Amino acid sequence: MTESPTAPLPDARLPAREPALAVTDVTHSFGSRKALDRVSLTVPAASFTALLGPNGAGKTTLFSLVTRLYDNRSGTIRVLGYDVRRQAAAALSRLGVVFQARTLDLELTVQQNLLYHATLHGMGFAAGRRRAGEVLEQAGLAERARDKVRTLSGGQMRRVEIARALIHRPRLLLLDEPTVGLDIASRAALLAQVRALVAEEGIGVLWATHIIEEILPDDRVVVLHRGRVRAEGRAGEISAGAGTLAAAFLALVGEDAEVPA
Ligand SMILES: Nc1ncnc2c1ncn2[C@@H]1O[C@H](COP(=O)(O)OP(=O)(O)OP(=O)(O)O)[C@@H](O)[C@H]1O
Repeated sequence: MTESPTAPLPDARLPAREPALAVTDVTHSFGSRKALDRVSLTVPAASFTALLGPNGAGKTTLFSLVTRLYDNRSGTIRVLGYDVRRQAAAALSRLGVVFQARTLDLELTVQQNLLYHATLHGMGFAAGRRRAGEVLEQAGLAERARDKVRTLSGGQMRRVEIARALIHRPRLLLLDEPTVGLDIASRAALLAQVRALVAEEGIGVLWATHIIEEILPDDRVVVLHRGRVRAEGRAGEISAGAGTLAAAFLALVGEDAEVPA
């Protein structure tokens, strides 16, 4: 196979330790309000990294910068080594995102929603159908392919959104508070689906949340508060001094914390 000298390197030829996401020194303001203040963080490949922060911490703003909804005017953001500003197409083709607001078309079938997305990514119809079948199988929803999205539960819709975000085989998956409004069983199913992607496919995941119970001791955690990174490391390490992650989080963010009872 030949390759033009200017073509981006396939992922297999990038250095093995290239993180899925590397954010360095990023500041973003809305008028005089700094939503992010010199933020640096890393999501290693094959990691589940929780972005833990109370309301208003800056999580959605960070996602908007990584996905180029906003332009990052300071610092750098790299996806698999590709700069989202200077190499936007290469970077964006390697990331999948599930935003906080639901974005499925309720009147289309599950499969039609996925095929539409596959087309946006330049996949042909047959390849799109094949890939839609694969990601739905992975999500445990293959038998719902021909059902209208309207007939699914909230948890199933979220799982379809994750399947859709994976259609173009991204190596970084961003999820902005994906479990909001879901019951405990649906939340557990969603977490299991995403953790399997990390373990089996080596995808780097950035999971924004304010729900501490979703985080396991071995997960990486970035604590964001009022636009600043307050801690970054293994959950077990961050909680070590305080006893529990909830106590450590409270100590870091004070009265703004929303720790569930
Ligand atoms: N479009 C905007 N215009 C002005 N201020 C904004 C805008 N978007 C966010 N902000 C402010 O920036 C800060 C960070 O908001 P952001 O939505 O990123 O936080 P968050 O951690 O995602 O919170 P939540 O959990 O409530 O979604 C907040 O103070 C917010 O009020």
